[in-house]
Amino acid sequence: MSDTNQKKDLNDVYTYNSDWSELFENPQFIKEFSEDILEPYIITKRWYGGKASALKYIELVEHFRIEDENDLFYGLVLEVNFREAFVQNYFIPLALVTDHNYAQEEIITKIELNNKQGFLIDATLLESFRKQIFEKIIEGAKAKYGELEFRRGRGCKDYEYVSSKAMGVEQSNTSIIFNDKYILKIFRRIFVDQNPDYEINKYLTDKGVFKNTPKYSGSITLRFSDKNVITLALMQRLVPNQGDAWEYFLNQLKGIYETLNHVHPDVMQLKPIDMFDRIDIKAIPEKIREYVPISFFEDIVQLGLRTAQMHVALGLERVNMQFTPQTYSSDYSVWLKNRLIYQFENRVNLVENNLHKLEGLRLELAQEFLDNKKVIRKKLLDFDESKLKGERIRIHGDFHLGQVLVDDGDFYIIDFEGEPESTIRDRKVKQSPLKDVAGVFRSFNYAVYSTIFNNLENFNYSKEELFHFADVLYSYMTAIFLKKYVKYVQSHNLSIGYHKEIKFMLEYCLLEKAVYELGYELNSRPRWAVIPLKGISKIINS
Ligand SMILES: Nc1ncnc2c1ncn2[C@@H]1O[C@H](COP(=O)(O)OP(=O)(O)O)[C@@H](O)[C@H]1O
Ligand SMILES: O=P(O)(O)O[C@H]1O[C@H](CO)[C@@H](O[C@H]2O[C@H](CO)[C@@H](O)[C@H](O)[C@H]2O)[C@H](O)[C@H]1O
Repeated sequence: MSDTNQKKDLNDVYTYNSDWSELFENPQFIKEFSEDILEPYIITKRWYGGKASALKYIELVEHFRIEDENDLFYGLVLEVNFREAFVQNYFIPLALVTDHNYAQEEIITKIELNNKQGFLIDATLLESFRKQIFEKIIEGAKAKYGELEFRRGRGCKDYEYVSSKAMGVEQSNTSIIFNDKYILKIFRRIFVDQNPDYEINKYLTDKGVFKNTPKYSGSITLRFSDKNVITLALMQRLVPNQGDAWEYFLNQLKGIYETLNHVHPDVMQLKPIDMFDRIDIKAIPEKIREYVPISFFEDIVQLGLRTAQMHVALGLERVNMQFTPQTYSSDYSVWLKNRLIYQFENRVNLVENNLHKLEGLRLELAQEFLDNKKVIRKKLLDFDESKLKGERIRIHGDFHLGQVLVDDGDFYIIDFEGEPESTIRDRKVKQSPLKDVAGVFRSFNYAVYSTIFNNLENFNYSKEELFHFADVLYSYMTAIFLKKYVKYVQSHNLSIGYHKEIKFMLEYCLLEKAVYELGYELNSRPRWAVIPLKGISKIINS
């Protein structure tokens, strides 16, 4: 090969004596692509999850052709190696275009192949790519193209490509809408295994008992061998929606705080109810109903019902071992404690490293967190499986209000990928369904507190008064949710234990979740770290 490229910047052209069809046979290209071209490109991408770590090098571990009679694209599996001695895998579908209009800001690099100039871009930007993959998905129950498998799912009712467009929302992956009816999520961070989002979406569709989740409509899988697969994409029905439950509840909460501001009662007179008590909507005291519309609580009851129905469906299986419920065991306890202690030490380290950047309430709470290291560690280690009678099942795993779509006053649950920080194996371990309940409770807590932090200067109350009101409201939200949730699961044969066990589990999972969130926030939006810090403080002082 006579290619002699020096290291270039983004405006330069990489030249090769190869055609597009044999470009990946060219060692010079592979070397420059991995060493020089990919890094500046991927680190700017929203889906790149390694921003908080130091990238060492990128290796192109797999490339495969995605082609039909008209077009050839490549699928690339990258391995990103970090200085901290871990790796992450990413998927990029790659296209070559000659027309500059296709490239615009999304260009990976300029390239010259056998004297013809062009641009390498992400193939999802091209309609020809989107059409090709959709047509392969809808082709039949299972269509094989080399190591690629395209599957048509039960929710797919179409036999023809009509249209496609980018989803165009902030997300960790890349989603495409087809025929205004289906949404195909192309996974960016990939794992050598089936993606839990695919497994759970397909399971729930096959069972057919939980209707408030989109129907599985297809998938794309890369097969290395009989045992090794990577889920590259998941297609499901598009749920008509007016946005997610996070925005929905924030809007309502803003209204509630504004009413409070207007009427100006003495909020310190309002009393929270005991954490994990359950109350019926009819039992909400008049004093609370003066500021909080009943419809707000009705929405929470409905969310409690949908969450319970999701768990009952996930716990129904008696044959497929991926889903059959399990009891608690000493192996599970060892796994849980190891994972949580490791995560906790990581948070301690993160807080210590960031202490000098904090001030005011943030610093106070961070200091309190460090001072209470021993207490928190003890609480995390205080997990005794022999006292637990409930079942462990496959759960959502990263359940928060942003994972719930709102349509016409009802809720639809999406995105079963699990916690982004966990390994793929950990995400598939069966856990207490109450971990999801704790996830949504933490989200309620985020919502009541972020409404205060986002509007502090507009409220005629002191911070202490607002925090007190937030705690009161939060206690009612959780109690109303819990009443519906527990009643439903218990009457549908999902065992979550009795009162003492439920209380222990919720408290344990709330602590676990808040510790997880502390790391998420310090890594991605440090200003928000105050919310999980406050949550942890409440739990250890309760
Ligand atoms: N089935 C669906 N129907 C309608 N909108 C959806 C559906 N799935 C995802 N979305 C939209 O796409 C956004 C991102 O989806 P999500 O599965 O959370 O992706 P990611 O894992 O990449 O963050 C959601 O917040 C929602 O707005
Ligand atoms: O992007 P994902 O949906 O996989 O989840 C991650 O990001 C979430 C934030 O977008 C984060 O959620 C945290 O913030 C929410 C408010 O923005 C709040 O409702 C959640 O309770 C809180 O955990 C989530 O933890 C993280 O995994």
